[in-house]
Amino acid sequence: QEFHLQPTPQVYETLQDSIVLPDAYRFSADVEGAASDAVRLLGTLLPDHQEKADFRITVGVKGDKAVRKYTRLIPSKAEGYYLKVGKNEIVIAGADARGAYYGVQTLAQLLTLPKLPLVEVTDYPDIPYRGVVEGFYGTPWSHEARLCQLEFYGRNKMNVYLYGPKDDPYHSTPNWRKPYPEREAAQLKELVDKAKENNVIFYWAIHPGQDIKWNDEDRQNLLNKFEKMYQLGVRGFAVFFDDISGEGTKADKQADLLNYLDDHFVKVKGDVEPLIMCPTEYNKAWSNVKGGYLTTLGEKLNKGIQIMWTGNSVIATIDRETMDFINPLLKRKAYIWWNFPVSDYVRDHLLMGPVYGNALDIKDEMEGFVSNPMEHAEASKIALYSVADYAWNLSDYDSDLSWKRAIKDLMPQHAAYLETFAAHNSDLGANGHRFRREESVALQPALEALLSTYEKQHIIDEDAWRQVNEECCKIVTASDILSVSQENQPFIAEITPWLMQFKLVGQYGEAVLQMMRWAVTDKTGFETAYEHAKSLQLLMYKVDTSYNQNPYQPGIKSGSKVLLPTFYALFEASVGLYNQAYQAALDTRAVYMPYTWNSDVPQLAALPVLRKGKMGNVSPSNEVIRWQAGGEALLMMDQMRTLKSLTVDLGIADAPKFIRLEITADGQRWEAIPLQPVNGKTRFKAEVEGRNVQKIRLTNITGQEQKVYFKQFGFEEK
Ligand SMILES: CCCCNC1=N[C@@H]2[C@@H](O)[C@H](O)[C@@H](CO)O[C@@H]2S1
Repeated sequence: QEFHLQPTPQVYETLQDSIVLPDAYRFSADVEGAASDAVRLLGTLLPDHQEKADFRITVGVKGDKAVRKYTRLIPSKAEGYYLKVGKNEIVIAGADARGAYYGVQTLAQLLTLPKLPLVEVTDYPDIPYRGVVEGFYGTPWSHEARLCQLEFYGRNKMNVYLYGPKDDPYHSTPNWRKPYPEREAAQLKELVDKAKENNVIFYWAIHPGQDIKWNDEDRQNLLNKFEKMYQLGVRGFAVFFDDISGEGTKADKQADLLNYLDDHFVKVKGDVEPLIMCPTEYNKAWSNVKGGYLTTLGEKLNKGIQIMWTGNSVIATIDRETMDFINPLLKRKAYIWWNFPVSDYVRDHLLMGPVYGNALDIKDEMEGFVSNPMEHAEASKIALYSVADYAWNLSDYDSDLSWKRAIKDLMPQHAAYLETFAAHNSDLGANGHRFRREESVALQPALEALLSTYEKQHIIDEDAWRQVNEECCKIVTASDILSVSQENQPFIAEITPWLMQFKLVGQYGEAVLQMMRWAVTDKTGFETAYEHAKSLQLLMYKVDTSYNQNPYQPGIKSGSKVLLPTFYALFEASVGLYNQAYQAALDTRAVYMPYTWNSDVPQLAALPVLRKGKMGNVSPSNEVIRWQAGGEALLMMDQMRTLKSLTVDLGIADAPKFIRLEITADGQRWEAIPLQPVNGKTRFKAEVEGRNVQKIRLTNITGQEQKVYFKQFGFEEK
């Protein structure tokens, strides 16, 4: 794969010639000036300079004497730069300090080549603010992981890291009013310093909305906390009002508070970035334009305040229609919080696939584009690399080429194996947001040909069979090599359970392919392959029920969209053929799912139901659910089943007043079962010990819409 600068530069001209960098060069720059970051970075790349030397290296910022004669070549865009590598000189001229720094980052990439090519690069970012918001639910990133991320952002010309982990108690209710303890404060200071070193703006976000009081005391509490963070070196601030209900959701109150902070903190300090806010209505699906929330923000919020938006829904790709909806309402360009590759609503999946689906013609419509990543910091880098590529230069963005480069960047030595892994671990599985991604794309035609030929004509498409078998061998090989790779140990530690599962999927595929081969030609060979496949199914189940047992989407899924379902179908088809050929009665079931869920409450309808042993759980949601009057949610069994326990948690203490729970054994006669408080808060249990049920129903009986949280709906069979 030929050399490619990252992110893709706006204009890149290379003369078909190169030089070997001399070890002596003359240096001219205003080392104390605006280009000091650039000079420092350059110092880490090149040997010390000499006074007397022919080769000259010049670094500066527009206006510096050193680069005066290049002024007209410097793009007049924030963070832009002009880079030239000539026979006897290197010039880096930035439109501003960060531009000069980025010019050196580009030179750093050129210096990794065997010989330094003669180039002229005229470059600048399309989107002013680009980077990452650590805004997910789940285990916040470790301190080490964050330090490593900041280095990565510097190299990929991302200029924003927004600190807002939902589960950090000092970021959110109730401790947002308290200063960080000594240790945490020291770590944040270290992060701020590391961010500066990499020319990343470190934004600290506060999430006060769940319990903020609209009074002077809390206003002062917020100012005090910002002041504390300012003393730690923070120069970027955000206020999040997302995922809350109650008093804190009022637009005019939010706007007054933000304007106050803008006037009495940001403008007073003078060296703080524009304030960012997360609205409560942060996507179109949840906004009620007539209600005036967004228009109130758009009208009342000081013009300099940036407003975030996730798009037409919580998890959505961004296009022109999306921006044409929101920008007029906010009376400014929205600042996109893109919810990918975040996986806190599909925690049993890794999202390792390409970044695709965002429009390439909307560079002038967005103020910012930041990605909300997975709790797996290193694994997120594949997507983040491409987010950096997209946000820097939309029109030249190529999702597949960028994805391949991202993989090479993460593991240069084992890129081929990582690509095999990433190709089959990219979809999310069924989820409440209905957001899906392509998976196993390259192998799909062979899988489809193999399955349809076999199911319809009971014959093997030999070419497809060979391709699939080759890929299964690659999967097994890649899994083993990656699992012991020393190339990026933190990354391997994150994905190890998925590597274990992935290997089993590959082995299962091999066994099923053998079953197809012998179903009607070799009875004992088939029976051995069948036993092996059944044992692999059990091993996959054990991995899925032993690792990552979080209370939301427990388990380890791999190849779950196309690969494994195809193998399951081929397993069942080949057992069917064997049973027919030998009048046998082997169990054809590969995997079965005894429970199904559906609902006429839109935000509940697509929630998947997950089985773990004898437990059934409907995947919880992070959102505020608007449950319409009379709205129902139904859990259906594939047959009559005897229950042991049933738990419901809707995040409200008086659930029994709003929601009726009923069971039926025959689908006709329903019986209401009282909800009894379990923990004196919002969790309830229904006394169903020993009851035979076919269906369980939850209904909103209040005659009006209720706002609840769908935190838990689970049962256990006897
Ligand atoms: C407009 C910016 C506000 C977005 N706020 C969000 N809060 C939640 C995040 O914490 C979750 O990680 C995300 C994905 O589940 O969903 C929503 S997106």
